Amino acid sequence: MSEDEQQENQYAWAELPVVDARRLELQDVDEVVRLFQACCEYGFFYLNLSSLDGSKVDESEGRILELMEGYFRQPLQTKLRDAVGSHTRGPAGTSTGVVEGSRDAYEALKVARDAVASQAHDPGLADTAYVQDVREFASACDSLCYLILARLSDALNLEATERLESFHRHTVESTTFLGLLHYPSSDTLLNSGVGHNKHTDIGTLTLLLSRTPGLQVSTSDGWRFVRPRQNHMVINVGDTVRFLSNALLKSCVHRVVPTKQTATQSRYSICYFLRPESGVSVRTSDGRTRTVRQWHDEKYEVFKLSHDEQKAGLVLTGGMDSKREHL
Ligand SMILES: O=C(O)CCC(=O)C(=O)O
Ligand SMILES: [Fe+2]
Repeated sequence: MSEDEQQENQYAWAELPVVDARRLELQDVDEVVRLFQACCEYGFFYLNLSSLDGSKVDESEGRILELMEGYFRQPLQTKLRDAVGSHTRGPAGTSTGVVEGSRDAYEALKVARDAVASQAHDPGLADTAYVQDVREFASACDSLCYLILARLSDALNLEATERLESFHRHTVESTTFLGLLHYPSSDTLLNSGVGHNKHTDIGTLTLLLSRTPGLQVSTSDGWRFVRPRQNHMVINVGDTVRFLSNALLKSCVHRVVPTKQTATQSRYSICYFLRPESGVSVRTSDGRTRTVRQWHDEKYEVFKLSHDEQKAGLVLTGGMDSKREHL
């Protein structure tokens, strides 16, 4: 067996639906149904970008990866200067890892959409030649999110102020951000951090690009790896849009695990997290009314707790118990 085949055999891949971005733009009815079903049944799908005219996402991916390699290579002390609170950016080990008792093993550089819009000083990016690439990339991801929101609103027959877009106005404060994540190779780890513990995402939609396997989704057959595909982003539905849709849309439990490949190589993932306006009220799965910001803050606190403390509640998995947390 060749080395490539051996690599390939270590992964049990998830079968996820594929939705075509260009057809969504064209309001193709079958594609809208495919999107809606993907969000109701899986909460996880591929978005095929290959027929999209002038998508900046693929073009900029290489530049963003270059930026990440350079940024994360810096000494920890330098990166910590940019760590202005765990909600904004930070070092590895702030949340739980995938192995019981472990902390996570990834560090993050986060670029808030609101900061980009107000041209705010951004410590992590100020000195780099990549500011424009990051802005263009984030803006392309943002447009894709609004395309998906619009088609989901169509599928849900939502009108005017009920439409999902109207909970996501650009002029109103939100915690939407571009997250640049680095999982250092296990052989370089100085602490005992392991991957990224299981969770559902806090917000509306997460768009993800990574060339390296490691992300897994929870399925009825157990954990399955999400296969990186060229010209495709991986999209998942977050908690607050599930709450806004009365649980019609599904947020799916996922995690990141170390692999043979990441034993010796860093893993980079580029994630765009679309969140609703912070002041929007949602009814959580356990019947409480919370603003989007309160749910966000509560969940970030839970990410930091120990595994035992996390198990005492259902916030980590968006209110879903272990029977309902898989595809
Ligand atoms: O790094 C990844 O592939 C996934 C990251 C993730 O799930 C998250 O940050 O919410
Ligand atoms: Fe996630």
